[in-house]
Amino acid sequence: MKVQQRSREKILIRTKIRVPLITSAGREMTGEVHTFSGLSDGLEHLAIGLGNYSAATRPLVRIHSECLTGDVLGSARCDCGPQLHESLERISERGGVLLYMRQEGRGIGLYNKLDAYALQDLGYDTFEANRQLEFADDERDYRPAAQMLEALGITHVDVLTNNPDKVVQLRRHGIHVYGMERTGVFLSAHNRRYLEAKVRTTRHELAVRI
Ligand SMILES: Nc1nc2c(ncn2[C@@H]2O[C@H](COP(=O)(O)OP(=O)(O)OP(=O)(O)O)[C@@H](O)[C@H]2O)c(=O)[nH]1
Ligand SMILES: [Zn+2]
Repeated sequence: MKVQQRSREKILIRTKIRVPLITSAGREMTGEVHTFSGLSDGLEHLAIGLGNYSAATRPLVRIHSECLTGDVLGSARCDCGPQLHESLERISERGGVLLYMRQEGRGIGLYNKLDAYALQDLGYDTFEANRQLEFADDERDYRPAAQMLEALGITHVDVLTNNPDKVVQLRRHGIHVYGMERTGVFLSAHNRRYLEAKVRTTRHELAVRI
């Protein structure tokens, strides 16, 4: 596999602040929230260090793509909200980093995602809807995720995901990924078609059959 040329520009940690967090299950923890300068796409991504993340031998890392409807409003059309809270808990136990990526709608933005939802209500699946709007199935580039990890001095990780593309891209950008740990499967009547489409089209690997 080709490892891409490292960028010459230096990624710097701009600010680090401690934030008390409480998950939906009531677990309390402290997150060290980092901001950066110099990230390749210029977006305001965050790295949230949890547990003993800087000393962990195999830090657990999740790349979590922003989902306002799921993360903030609790929408059940997707599984993002429960995945976010599960990730905070699992990462804080082991020590690791949650990378909160400003890649709403798999990178197409919030309004376009809501247009895609409207198309899904007409019968298209999540990927067909993207194509109807002339976007790729998935527009996300995880180079800034690798850049944030490097800036934190974290280069060897386990990745918490069901999405093999996250592992492929992190490796391409110079991060050593020991392995992939599956997230829970948060299936409901509302998100079944969405999860089935991900398994069918982008080879998401769920821990249970759906
Ligand atoms: N374009 C589009 N984006 C969606 C849709 N549903 C959720 N998303 C976005 O998809 C992103 C979350 O990605 P997921 O596919 O759930 O997860 P993943 O990152 O691919 O894989 P995991 O690590 O296994 O969770 C968020 O940015 C959501 O806003 C949809 O129907 N259309
Ligand atoms: Zn979501």
